[in-house]
Amino acid sequence: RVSIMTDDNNVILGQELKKFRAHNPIELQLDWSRRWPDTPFIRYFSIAGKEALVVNSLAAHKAVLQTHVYDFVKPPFFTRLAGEIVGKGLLFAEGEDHRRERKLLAGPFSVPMTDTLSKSTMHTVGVTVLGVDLDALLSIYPRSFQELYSTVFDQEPLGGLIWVINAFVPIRRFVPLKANKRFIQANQDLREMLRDIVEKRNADLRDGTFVREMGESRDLLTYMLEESVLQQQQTGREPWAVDDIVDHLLNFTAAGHETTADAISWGLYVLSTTHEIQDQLRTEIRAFLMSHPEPTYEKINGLPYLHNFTRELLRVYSPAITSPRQASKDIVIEGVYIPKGTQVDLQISLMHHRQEIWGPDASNFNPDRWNKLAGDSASPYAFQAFIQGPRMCPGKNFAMIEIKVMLIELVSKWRFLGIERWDSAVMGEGSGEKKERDLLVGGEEAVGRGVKLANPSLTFRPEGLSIRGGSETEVICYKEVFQYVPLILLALGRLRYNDNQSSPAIILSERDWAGTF
Ligand code: HEM
Repeated sequence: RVSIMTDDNNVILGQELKKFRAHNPIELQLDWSRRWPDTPFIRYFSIAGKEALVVNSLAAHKAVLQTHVYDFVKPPFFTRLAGEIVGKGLLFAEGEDHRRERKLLAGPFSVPMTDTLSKSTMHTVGVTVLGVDLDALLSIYPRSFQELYSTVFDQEPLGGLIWVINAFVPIRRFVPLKANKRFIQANQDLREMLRDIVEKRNADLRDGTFVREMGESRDLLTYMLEESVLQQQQTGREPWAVDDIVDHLLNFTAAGHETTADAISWGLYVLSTTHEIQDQLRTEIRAFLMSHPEPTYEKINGLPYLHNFTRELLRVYSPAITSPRQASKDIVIEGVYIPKGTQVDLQISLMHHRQEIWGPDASNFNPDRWNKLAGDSASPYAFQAFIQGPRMCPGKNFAMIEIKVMLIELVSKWRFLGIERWDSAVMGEGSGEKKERDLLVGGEEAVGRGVKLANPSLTFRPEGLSIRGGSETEVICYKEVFQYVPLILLALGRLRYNDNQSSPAIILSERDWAGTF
């Protein structure tokens, strides 16, 4: 079993330059995978001639994610790249530390949540991870949690460049540019804010003055602090240090907010471009809400088309892009010898777009395919949105229900007319006036057709996609959009309110008043 070396390398940057220049962050690896579908790993050159592997078969995925999971660790460059933004925390814990912390931290997310209707992803994460209403923090801190968070996560191009270089050569402290200073300041302020919240909660718990405003269930922070005390009493282990807690909180905030937000953005994109699917989903949701005006977790999970739609969303538009590993010892997998220190890339959606697994329409959006899984498509390793094995996403069920709840809320009340795109090539010379518009509806020939994909990016997301009401109902829509879509518009900062119409926009119809919901 041999792996295959990719050709056409840059002497210094190997294939890395091509990755950044690609139309989207998964394009290049998908090309390789389609070109060499039969090899368990694809071998390529990375920076400075270093060799790296891309995991390329179901069996190799199983070996890296399950059988030999702790023989692969997160590579230092990735810890610097992602850890700088999302905190070190559980995502970067290894071996025994990972096993122990995972057992402790997954607790709050194994409980189904029942009351998230109409909460934003960030708001939801604020409540479940920190146990606070993020909006209420505005009266205490000069800049909101959301603002600081998006300065760190959603950097301008120069900031993004510094961020990527810093992952390979630590230059962060020495770059006197504004973009860098803004990043450092926002990162410090964010951590300071979290540190304050941790210390205050600790004091409140100690003094017995903590009020569970958000109901009886424990948020992650309260859970961590209480478990920490219990662990100390039972095993004598030192409680978590405040900075470690801050890292875990950042991990859960970033992992839990960004990914889910991306999935919902793509959900609206699909609904806007594929009206038959939108109609079918609405029919199921409307009938459901008639008979279950206050739906529970179990009832929502029992909706077959919504379940298929959500899984298909995460298959075709998988928000997590890459999860690199590094072999911690010499090892042989699927007949391929992997020397210690080799970088091994798990490209999350690689298996999702393989025709050998999903059929010739692998990249088309078709929720019904989930009714007839057979052969390789029925393998757990064919669907990797949350990966598999001991490092599988602990927020999987939480994310699934959050996406479904938001889709129920949106689809029951709105019709998505299409993606409106104004072609800059035919814009009036100098006048800034639009001359011709292109409405993307009726099926998708390509993943993300008509929108720009962020690259480089930690997640798979549409860039500059905004949302607005259809022209004949603008007034109503604007009001209603702010009533119902803050969950997307304001929290994500991704689907912006479209005021200048220079970027593609999802158009909403007037609120559909038919039906009783
Ligand atoms: C659609 C939504 C989501 C997707 C696609 C997703 C995907 C993933 C993936 C692929 C990983 C593995 C990363 C790696 O090992 O390199 C992961 C890990 C993780 N996810 Fe999620 N996630 C989602 C939502 C959430 C939510 C809602 C939370 C919690 C609030 C969460 C918390 C975490 C944490 C803490 C880890 C690290 C687990 C570990 O290393 O043991 N995620 N997620």
